[in-house]
Formats: sequence, C-alpha cells, structure tokens
Amino acid sequence: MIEVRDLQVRYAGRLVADVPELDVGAGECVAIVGESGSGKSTTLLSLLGLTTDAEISGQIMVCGVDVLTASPRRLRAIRGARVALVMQSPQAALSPATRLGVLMRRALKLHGVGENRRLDEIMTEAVEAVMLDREILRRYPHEISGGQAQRFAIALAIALGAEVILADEPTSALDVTVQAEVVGVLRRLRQERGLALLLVSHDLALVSTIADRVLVMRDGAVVESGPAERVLSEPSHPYTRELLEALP
Ligand SMILES: Nc1ncnc2c1ncn2[C@@H]1O[C@H](COP(=O)(O)OP(=O)(O)OP(=O)(O)O)[C@@H](O)[C@H]1O
Repeated sequence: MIEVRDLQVRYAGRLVADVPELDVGAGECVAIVGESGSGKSTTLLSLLGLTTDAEISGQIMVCGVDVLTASPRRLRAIRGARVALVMQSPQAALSPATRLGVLMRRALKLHGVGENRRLDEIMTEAVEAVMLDREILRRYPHEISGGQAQRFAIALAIALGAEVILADEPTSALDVTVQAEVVGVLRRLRQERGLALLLVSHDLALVSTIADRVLVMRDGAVVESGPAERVLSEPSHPYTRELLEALP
C-alpha cells in the first residue's frame, strides 16, 4: 500500500528527512519513532504530498499512485477516501458549529460514498466499529472528549473506506485507558479489514503493542529499522537504546 524509496525532504535546503526505504503492506503496521524534530511528521505528510514549501526527491507510491508526479486530481482522489490522516488533535480540525453526523455525511457525499439511504447505516457502523455510541453523531465537536475525537477521526476513515491510515501521535493527548482503547480499535481494524497503518509516535511502549516493524529516526536520518520485536528488545543503535532507557 505504501512504498517509499530514497525519500529526501528539504526545507530551505536543509535535509529534514532522509528515508531510503519504507514499505507498509495491507494489514501491516509500521511505526516511525524518534524524538521531537527528528523528521517523523515530515515523512508522514510527504506521503500525501502535504508538506508545504518542501523540496522532495525520491519515489513515493501510495495505493498505486505515484505521489510526487501525480496530478492534483489524482492526489485528491486518494486523500481522505483511500488514505486517511489521523492527527494529534482532531478536534481542532472539526468545524465547531457542525454536528458530527452532519460533518461525516458531508465528507461521505464529497467522496461519493454510498447512496443517500445507505449513508445512515454506513455512519452508524463506522462509529460502532470504534466503540462509540451512535448518539455521538448528534453532538457538536466541543461536546466530546479528546479520546472520542480520535476515535471519531478513525470512524470517519472507516466510513470513507480508507485502506491506509497515517496516524501522527494518535494517542498522545489521551489518558492511558483511552490510549489502550484507541490502540485496540486500530489493531482490530488491521486484522478485520486489512488496513495498512503507518504510525508516528515517540511512545515506544505504545509502538511495542501494535507495530510489526519500526523505523527509528534521528535528525532526519533512519538510524535503525527492522521487526519491532527485535528493534525494541535488542536495539543495535545507541540512539534506540537511549530512547528505550528513557521509558518510564
Ligand atoms: N514547514 C516547515 N518549514 C520549515 N521547517 C520545517 C517545517 N516543518 C518541519 N520543519 C522542520 O523539520 C524538522 C523535522 O520536523 P518534524 O515535525 O518532521 O519532526 P517530528 O519528528 O515529527 O517532531 P515532533 O514529534 O515534534 O512532531 C524540524 O527541524 C522542523 O523544524
């Protein structure tokens, strides 16, 4: 679903992300870890051509689309519908005076999902898949918690039929119990729907519970990558060991 080769992203000539290889297949979860400023978000955003003012080179294939050469129309067709981005504070992206149900219905119509009579069913199913009560569709964004907003963002992705979820620190604003819930939802979606998941996180404890493979980034470079179990139990790079030692 995602194939990246020799990706280099520069801002004003400064190399901020250098990723030789990154692959995520259907049903797989890959995590990019590293401290703040290491280039994780830049890498994630570049996969949808969402970096502004960046010079990008290399090859990025997402759902069969060559992101760096695709027309804006081709890119719009994968953004949102096939590839969903779940950010740290989804509440900020929700229009404050619009009920969540109205918002979801609009997004579905915009992407041509379902016929009118089936929309309610699709919406309810998606919301219930992330263990939210369907009643949430009547609420306004300020009436829901951070954890519910995260799960709503995932529900929106499911309703749109996303095949890939790009998640940037998807649980960092949440307390531990809610974090576990969101991770549980993502794990189930991988298994049940073959969803490909690329996760950016500085939380190694979280990553160890969900990722198949891990890329460790530092100052824009990938210093280590491999199966999550190996990287997290026998790190070969001193920086990865430092990150692990910093765990509470
Ligand atoms: N739009 C931009 N213009 C210029 N520099 C940027 C821009 N976006 C990010 N950078 C720089 O690129 C580097 C990598 O940032 P990035 O946000 O990718 O790191 P990160 O690992 O995701 O960090 P965090 O965990 O804090 O989000 C940083 O030095 C940042 O200042």
